[in-house]
Amino acid sequence: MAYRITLIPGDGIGPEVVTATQDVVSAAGVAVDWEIHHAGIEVAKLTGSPLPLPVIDAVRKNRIALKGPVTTPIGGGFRSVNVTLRQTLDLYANVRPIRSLPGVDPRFDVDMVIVRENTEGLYAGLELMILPGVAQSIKLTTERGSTRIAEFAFRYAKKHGRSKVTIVHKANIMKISDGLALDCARRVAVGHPEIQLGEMIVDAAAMTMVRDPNRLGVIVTENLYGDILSDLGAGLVGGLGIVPGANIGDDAAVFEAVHGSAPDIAGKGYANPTALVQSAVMMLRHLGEHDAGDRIERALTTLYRAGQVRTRDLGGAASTSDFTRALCAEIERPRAEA
Ligand SMILES: NC(=O)c1ccc[n+]([C@@H]2O[C@H](COP(=O)([O-])OP(=O)(O)OC[C@H]3O[C@@H](n4cnc5c(N)ncnc54)[C@H](O)[C@@H]3O)[C@@H](O)[C@H]2O)c1
Ligand SMILES: CC(C)[C@H](C(=O)O)[C@@H](O)C(=O)O
Repeated sequence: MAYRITLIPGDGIGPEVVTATQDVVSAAGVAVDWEIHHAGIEVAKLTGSPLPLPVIDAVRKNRIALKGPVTTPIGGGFRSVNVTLRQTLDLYANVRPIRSLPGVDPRFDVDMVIVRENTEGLYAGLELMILPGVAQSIKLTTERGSTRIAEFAFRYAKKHGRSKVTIVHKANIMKISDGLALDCARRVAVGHPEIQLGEMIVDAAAMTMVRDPNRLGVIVTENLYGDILSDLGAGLVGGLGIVPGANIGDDAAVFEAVHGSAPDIAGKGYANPTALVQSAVMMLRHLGEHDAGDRIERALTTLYRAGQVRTRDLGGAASTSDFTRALCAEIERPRAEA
C-alpha cells in the first residue's frame, strides 16, 4: 500500500529539488501517494495567507510531510511559513545530521548531529518597538521546552549509537534563560548515565565545529544557535546543497533540507538535490523503510565517491536532472544486476 505523504514544493529551487527527490523515492521502490499543498508568497497573493489552514490540516492528517524551502520576507511582510508550521504543529525537535560525503571537501571529515529546539527562544515572535528607536525581542525559554528537547537529544543519541551529547548554551551572559535550559539539560543527563555529557558555550562550540567537530557528538541547543550552527556545519561538508533535516513532534514530522529557496540559482536547473534527498532518507527511516533509506544512502555514497557527476555548487557541471538520473540509476543498479 502506498504511503500518503503531504508534499509542500515551496518556492525558488524548492520545486526543482522536490521533483528530483520524488524520483529518487520512487527509484527506491517506495510507493507514495503525494498530497500536494502549496505555501508561500504566491499562495498569499491568491488566498491572503502564505500558509492556508488546509496545508496545516493536511500535515496533521497524514502526520508526515516532505517540504521544499519557502522564502521569508526580510524586515517585514508575513511571518515565516517555516516557523509558523513548526510552532503550530509543535514540531519541537529539529534534527540536522552534518556528515561528510566522500570526495567532497577533504579538509574535514565530519559526522555529528545538531538537535535544535524548534519552537521557542528568539523565534517566539515576541517583538516590539518599546519607544521610537528602541526595539525589544523577547527570548522565551521554558522548563517544559528545554527538558523535552534535551530528553529527545539523549534518546536520539542512544537510538543512533552515539556516545556523547554536548549542551550548547550562552548561560554566562543569558544567565536566566540559557541558565534554565542548561539546568534542564543537566537534569535530563542524569537519567542517561551511559551517554557522555559535554557542555560548551556557543562561541566556543562554533570554533570547535571547525577545528574538531566530531568531538561534539550530538549537540543539543536552543533555536537560534541551532540555526546558525547548522549552516556552519553545512559549510564544513560542502555547503547547503548537502545537509538534510527533520522537524519532529509527537504527532507529526516535516522533513526538509537546511537550505533556503536560493533565489540566486532558482529556475536555472542546477540546484543540488542532495540535501532534500537525504531528508527523504530520514523520512523513509522514520516510516520504517530502512532498506529503501539504506539503498539511497549507498547510491549517494557511490556516486559521490566516483566523483564524475557533481552539481555546480560542488565544482561540477551536472544539472539537477543529470544528477538525479545518475542517482536513480545507481539506486536501481543492484536490483537490475541481481
Ligand atoms: N526551510 C526553509 O524553508 C528555509 C531555510 C532557509 C532559508 N529560507 C529562506 O530562503 C530564502 C533565501 O535564503 P538565503 O539566500 O539566505 O539562503 P539559501 O540557503 O537559500 O542560499 C544560500 C546560498 O546557498 C546556495 N544554495 C542553497 N541551497 C542550494 C542547493 N540545494 N544547491 C546549490 N546551492 C544551494 C544558494 O545558491 C546561495 O548561494 C530566504 O527567504 C530565507 O528566509 C527558507
Ligand atoms: C527560514 C528560516 C525561518 C529558517 C530558520 O531560521 O529556522 C531557516 O534558516 C532554517 O534553518 O530552517
